[in-house]
Amino acid sequence: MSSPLLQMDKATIRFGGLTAVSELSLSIGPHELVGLIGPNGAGKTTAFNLISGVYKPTDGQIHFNGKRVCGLKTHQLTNLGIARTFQNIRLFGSLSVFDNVRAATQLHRSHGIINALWRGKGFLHSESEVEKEVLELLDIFDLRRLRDEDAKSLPYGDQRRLEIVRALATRPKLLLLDEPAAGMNPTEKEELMYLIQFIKDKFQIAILLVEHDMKVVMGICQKIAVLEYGKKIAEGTPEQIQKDPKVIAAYLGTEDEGAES
Ligand SMILES: Nc1ncnc2c1ncn2[C@@H]1O[C@H](COP(=O)(O)OP(=O)(O)OP(=O)(O)O)[C@@H](O)[C@H]1O
Repeated sequence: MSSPLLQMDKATIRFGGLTAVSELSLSIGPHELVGLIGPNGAGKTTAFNLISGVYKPTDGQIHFNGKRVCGLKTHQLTNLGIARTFQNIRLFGSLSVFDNVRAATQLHRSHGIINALWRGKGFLHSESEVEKEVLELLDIFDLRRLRDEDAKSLPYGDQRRLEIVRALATRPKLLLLDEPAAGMNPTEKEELMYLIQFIKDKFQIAILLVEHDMKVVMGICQKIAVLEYGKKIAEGTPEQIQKDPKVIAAYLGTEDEGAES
């Protein structure tokens, strides 16, 4: 079995008296699609914030690709290969679709400031490579036709897809998707399920998915971890999770939209 890409060992974070994530251990393989679920306030987004460097764990360890990454800044983690989308879409609304993706593509390229100022051969070559790369990505996600539109003018589903494309443009090894199905209609959700699996296979990456929609999570994840009050209460295949009494109790005990399908 290959070694994990992401390894969280008893990662914990406290905010004052509140332990938002408590001793969370989770491993994700290089091409695994893992779901992270739990009722509202269970600590899912906080776990994402730990993995993506927004917060540093109070206790515990996080390793990525064999390297200890606790305390690294978000941009350092992006360079190492961790990319994410947000629960509330965070595109550059006034920039075009093309420029949103281009900005992210630049993160994994560096042509040097002197070369850029002089617009030297290497820079121009690199610029045309960037354009090619951006257009290829837009093509894959059927967004090229919208390349000059402002991101904020796009229909909601396209904005969500653009956010995923922008994250992919940083060439991640691990993609964190925070509630990508939120606000989508059933047809868009079906398309999203296909898209997430397609991305995993096409780009050969690992994906960690936080999602309230059980049909989406159960339909595509290979493994699911369940949080309640910051603690992992279960981990297993979708079949195991659906039958787990602790998970059933966690969801029945709330009025969470976990019952949504
Ligand atoms: N920066 C912070 N300061 C204080 N408390 C925080 C902070 N971030 C998160 N929390 C608290 O940590 C707990 C977990 O929040 P989190 O947003 O991670 O839950 P969640 O599972 O993502 O919820 P939801 O499904 O509603 O998005 C909540 O009680 C929240 O209020």
